[in-house]
Amino acid sequence: MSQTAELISYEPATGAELWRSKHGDVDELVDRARRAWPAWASEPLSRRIELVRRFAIQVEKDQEAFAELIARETGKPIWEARTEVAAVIGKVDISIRAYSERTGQRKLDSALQGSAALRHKPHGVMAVLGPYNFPAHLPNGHIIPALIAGNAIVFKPSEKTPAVGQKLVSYFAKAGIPEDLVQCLIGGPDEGKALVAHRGVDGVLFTGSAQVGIAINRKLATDPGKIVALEMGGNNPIVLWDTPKMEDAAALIIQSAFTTAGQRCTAGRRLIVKSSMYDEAVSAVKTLANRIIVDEPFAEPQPFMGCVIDNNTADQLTESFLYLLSNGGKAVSHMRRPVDDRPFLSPAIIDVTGMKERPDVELFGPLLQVVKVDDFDEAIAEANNTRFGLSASLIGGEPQQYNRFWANIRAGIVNWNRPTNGASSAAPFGGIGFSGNHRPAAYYAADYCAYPVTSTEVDQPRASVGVGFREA
Ligand SMILES: NC(=O)C1=CN([C@@H]2O[C@H](COP(=O)(O)OP(=O)(O)OC[C@H]3O[C@@H](n4cnc5c(N)ncnc54)[C@H](O)[C@@H]3O)[C@@H](O)[C@H]2O)C=CC1
Ligand SMILES: O=C(O)CCC(=O)N[C@@H](CCC(=O)O)C(=O)O
Repeated sequence: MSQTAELISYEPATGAELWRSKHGDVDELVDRARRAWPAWASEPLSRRIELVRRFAIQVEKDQEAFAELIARETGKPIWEARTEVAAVIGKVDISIRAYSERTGQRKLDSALQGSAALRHKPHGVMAVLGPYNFPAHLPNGHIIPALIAGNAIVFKPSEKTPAVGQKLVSYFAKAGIPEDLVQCLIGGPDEGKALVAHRGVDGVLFTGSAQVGIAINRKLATDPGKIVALEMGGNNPIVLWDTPKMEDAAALIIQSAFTTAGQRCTAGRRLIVKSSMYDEAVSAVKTLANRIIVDEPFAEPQPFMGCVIDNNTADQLTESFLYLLSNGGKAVSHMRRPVDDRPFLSPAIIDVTGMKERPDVELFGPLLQVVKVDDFDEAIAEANNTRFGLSASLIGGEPQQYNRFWANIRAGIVNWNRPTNGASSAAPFGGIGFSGNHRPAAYYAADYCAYPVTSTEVDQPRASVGVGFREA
């Protein structure tokens, strides 16, 4: 780790340099955060709420410029970047509600004289590590609940989207929140590792790949005092069963697999189809996929899909497609690179039914694998044939089949006739297995941002000794 080294961010869609800055100093930022948090934790909740509301106002004032920066740094279409900014703003009211519902204060029934209460305290300094696909909304989904609960935050954005991370943090300062309370640590995995292991950090709130999340979990195995929330990837199934509405079904499948160029943890990766409807289904999905416009973020007409995050990622996805193809997969729609030297990819579909062993990895891009099955039990077994467990959808089928699907699928999000993605911030959001460590985010983020404290309280000492004492 070198503090003099510079991090440079390039716009993936054009290759132009967007931003550069020196790497941050982990010790310095954590030290500042440690000194800042006791005063923040002692502020009344109403004051903390007032300041995070002011943050939302600052973002709202600058929403178009913020959306443009997100679109430039990620390559996602501007319409989609605007929805990310709306989610950043919407997070504030939802988190205020969640704090009072999940971790507020309650009086408890007490057999003792006096009163008993359940209250919550902040952990202290929280490290937030963010991914590149939602560089504002997802880290913000940790930062806002952590702030409301009274924590200080050191946020390390992805090294692929540092400009958005820095901008997000600037709105907290503009809102009048002390600068040392929410700081942005510029850097890559080295800074991430140092932050996670730092003695001055009380909790690690991570959104990113399973590989890194598991490494963090291992690293902190001997440090039980640190709270760790891991929001990781998925290898999410869509089961397509009997439906008279094939066009609608195809639209849901396309939305699941290819929104954000497939760079969503909740993207539908595996389409599991009843064999009797395979031809019709695959043809409908392929036809719609062929109509997807892939282009630069500000192009007109607006594209549905932008590029993936960088050339290296596009190369790896192309290699994964070729691997599937040369190991028994049959191409439905090939993965193409329409622009030389830029990470645009066409939506790819491949039938992997004939593969002897299907790799259970998250292919984080516009690549949908199709598996043909004969009966519903086989479909459920195939859907569960993964170490991940984030999101799953049944499209079509009867209510009894959905009941079986819901009961048997191992995932944190189970939908019927809805896409696998587009989860609501007003509900818990998390998965099992390689997708998370049972600390769901979104509405339940409040749970990991504060710990419960039970108190029995009487205004004067009042006690007398009982059995087992000699007369005075
Ligand atoms: N479950 C969820 O809520 C979501 C999960 N994701 C997942 O995120 C991934 C895509 O994002 P990426 O940026 O590629 O994730 P990543 O795992 O490569 O990086 C995430 C963050 O961890 C940092 N980091 C890397 N190595 C580290 C280490 N050894 N110790 C500490 N920090 C380290 C990175 O610098 C970055 O800030 C996908 O797997 C996707 O499924 C994305 C969005 C939502
Ligand atoms: O965190 C929240 O407030 C709700 C969850 C959410 O926004 N999920 C999105 C994006 C997450 C991703 O897939 O990267 C979704 O389910 O599409």
